[in-house]
Parts: sequence; structure tokens; C-alpha cells
Amino acid sequence: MIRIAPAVDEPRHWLMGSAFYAQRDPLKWIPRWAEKYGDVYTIGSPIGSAMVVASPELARQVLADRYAHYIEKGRSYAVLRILMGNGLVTSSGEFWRGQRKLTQPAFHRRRLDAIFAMMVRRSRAMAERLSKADQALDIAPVFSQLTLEIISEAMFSTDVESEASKVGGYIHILNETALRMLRQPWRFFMPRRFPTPFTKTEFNARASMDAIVHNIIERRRKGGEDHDDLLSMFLSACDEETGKGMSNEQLRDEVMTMFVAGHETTANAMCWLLHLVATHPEIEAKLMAEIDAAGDALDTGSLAAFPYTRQVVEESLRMFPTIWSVGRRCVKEDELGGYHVRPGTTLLIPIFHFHWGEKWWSEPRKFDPDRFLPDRKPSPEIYFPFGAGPRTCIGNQFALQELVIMTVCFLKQLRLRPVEGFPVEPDALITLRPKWGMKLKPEPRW
Ligand code: HEM
Repeated sequence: MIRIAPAVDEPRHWLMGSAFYAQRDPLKWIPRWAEKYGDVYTIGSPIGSAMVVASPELARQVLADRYAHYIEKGRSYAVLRILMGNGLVTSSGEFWRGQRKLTQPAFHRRRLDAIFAMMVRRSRAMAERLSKADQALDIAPVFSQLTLEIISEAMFSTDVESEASKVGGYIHILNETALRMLRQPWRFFMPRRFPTPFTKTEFNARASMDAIVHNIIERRRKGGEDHDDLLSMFLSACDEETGKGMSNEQLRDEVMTMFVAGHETTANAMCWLLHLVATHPEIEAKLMAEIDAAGDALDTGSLAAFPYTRQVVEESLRMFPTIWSVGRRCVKEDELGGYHVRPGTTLLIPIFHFHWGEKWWSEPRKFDPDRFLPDRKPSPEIYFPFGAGPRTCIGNQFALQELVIMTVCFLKQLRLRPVEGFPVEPDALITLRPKWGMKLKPEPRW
């Protein structure tokens, strides 16, 4: 018999229902409710409800096996549309499929090899700057800046030192706007054109950002030469059947998508990784020994010399999956674990829950990179920091390459020490970021 999924009945906010608690502290409540209500349950609020899918098998059903029933993104992606427009992350259906086909070649191995040296150069320069700091500092803005530099140069290559260098500031403003909308959802109900200092700053940032991106696109279209970067790939991509490429509007949305999806995620992942390494001296020692043994060479051919570094990256993405959940909307009636799913239902897949559950891992809160030894790799059902199914992260290899390079370059030059008494707490907003920043004390190694 098909049943209706149980609804969370406590705790409940008098106005906003259980969704109030889910939004305030999802990392605490989602696992607790899974224990009480089981693999599928509903959280509610006066403005809508969401079905939480808390079993790995059922999560796979939604993301991969029965993908056709869940092709739309969840309601929470509305906030991302502010930043990305209708790009790869936020679009759906046939339109998304076409865009994925057009953008995929930009992430082939050959293209990643081509930007390897740039990632090394930028990471070494930032590590050098950090090694000169004479006191503890918040490394979150440092990595935000570095990952933005990397994605900007990967996207715009030579143009990056001119207008595109201003992009960072605007992306930061738009990111903060999106976060504020998440923290204060009532803003969704305000007319977007209503003039407040908040909307004015957002519109100005967006207009300036659009002007820069459109300018670069225009120049590239006129010039016609290949700059061997992501933008050139996007400009030359065309549909095999129709021969049509992307419009300027679509290019703008894809550029913004790559900027947003490709910098916060890796910047936060680096903060968590360095925090974990700093607080586990025996793992730090093993990691540094591997890095030192490899000498100064760091190119595509030498990546194989860093297997332990790669394990550290994978384990820190388990401990702190920077995309902590993904959302979908049901478009075709389905059944999940014996429960009825109506079209229009919003579903939440809490990736962190599968990475942390005692049902699936021994000592899940222990930082243990050996979980990722080649003969012990965890099943993709319980470990999927880059998502699963057709909508899996297009930038996963880009991100893994970048994280390994940044780890090697920083730990080659410096050791980062924890700061006693500094609170380290994850904040599950769009990404899982350190709530109070990540203060560490850099010490040059040589
Ligand atoms: C540690 C770093 C990263 C993590 C943890 C991460 C995680 C994810 C996850 C979980 C998804 C799936 C979202 C969903 O199913 O709704 C996703 C999608 C996506 N990511 Fe990443 N990502 C990272 C880095 C990057 C980078 C560096 C780029 C680009 C340069 C990127 C671009 C994208 C795009 C465009 C999508 C949408 C793909 C599609 O729907 O076809 N990501 N990412």
C-alpha cells in the first residue's frame, strides 16, 4: 500500500512550522528527524513543504535511476537564479541537456591540463603572500580571492587583468545578496525593484557585472581568435543538429554560473581541509612528507606523486561536503520507499547526512584519510560530494585538481596552526561555510 510520508510534528515554530528549524540548523535536525520518522519525511511551512530523502538508496533513485521523474531543481535554487540566471545549475529539461552538451568539452582532461600551470602559479603566489603574514588571520577571504583568480583566468585568460579583475567585487556583493535572501526569506515577497539600499547595491553590482561580461563577449566575437580558455570554448560550441551557438544572454548566464559554482565551493573546501590538517598533527606530518619527497616539480605528470594528498582532499570533502544538500522537484508521480510523491513536491537530498551517518561509516566524525585508500574506496551511494546522476558536478575534475594543487603549494611553503579558543562551526547556507571564518596562524616552513 502506498502511504503519505510522515510530517515532522516537533519542534514546530508557531508561524513557520518545522521548516523554521530545518532552515536554522539543518545539520542538527535532518539526522534527528531521520531517526524519528525514517527514510522519507516532510517538513512544512505556510509557504510550502519539502520531502526529505534520508536513505542513500532512495537518494540515488531521485538523482539517477528515476531522474526523469525529478528533472526540475528544488525551490531553493530560486536564490541561485539571482546570481546565475538560467545557466547550467538552475535550468532544466531539454534546455539544460543542450547546454550541458555545449559546455561539457570545456572540462575535458586536455583542457584541465592546459590550466594546470596557471593554477600552480596563482597558488604559489598566494602562499608566498600568506607566508609573510606575521599573525593569525582569517583564511576564508584569502581562498575566496585565490579561487576567484583561478576561475577568472580559466574563463577569460588574457582579459583577466583588465575589466575582469573587477568581477570579484561584484560576485562578492551578489553572493552576499543571495545569502541575505536565504537568511531572510521574506525578501522573496518584496517587489525586486523596490528601491532600498539593499536592492540598489544588488542592481548596481549586477549591471556592472553584466556590462563587463557582455563587453568581453562582444570583443571576442569581433576579434574571432581562440584564446584557449573556457569562454572561447563556450563561444565556439554549437549544436550538432542546428549548428546554433549560445546567445549573448545565455553566455552571460553560463559565465556567471561557472564563477559562482566554481569559486565558493572550492574556497570553503580549502578552509575545511586546512583546519582539519592543522588540528591533526600526525596527518599533517604524513602529508608534508609526501609533498617534500616530490621535490619542486608540480606538473600534470607529477600528480601521481600525491596519492595521500588526494586522500586528504577526499576525506575532507566527506567531513565537510561544501554542497551539503541538493534539491529537486517531482514532475511525474512516483513512489519512494512506499511513500507517494506527487508532481510539484520539492525534495531535499541531504548529502552531509550520508557522509556522516553511523549506519554507513565507522567513527564518522574522525578525520581519517585512509578511508580513501585505493582498495577501500567508499561506495558512491554514501559518498557523493559532487552529486550524482546526470546533474553531477561538471567541474568535479577541475575542483579536485585545484584542491590538490592548492594543498601542495600551501603546505610546501607554510604550516598553518590552529588558534586556541577560535570557534569553528559549519554554517549550512548555499555552501557549507565556516560560520565565523577560519582563523589560522601561518608559519613559514623554511
Ligand atoms: C569542492 C568543489 C565543488 C563541489 C563540492 C561541487 C559540488 C557540486 C554538486 C553537489 C553539484 C550538483 C548540484 C545538484 O545536483 O543540484 C554541482 C553542480 C555543478 N557544479 Fe560543482 N562543485 C564544486 C566545484 C565546481 C567547480 C570548480 C565548477 C566550475 C568550474 C563547478 C560547476 C558546477 C556546475 C556548472 C554544476 C551544474 C551541473 C549541471 O547541472 O549540469 N563546480 N557541483
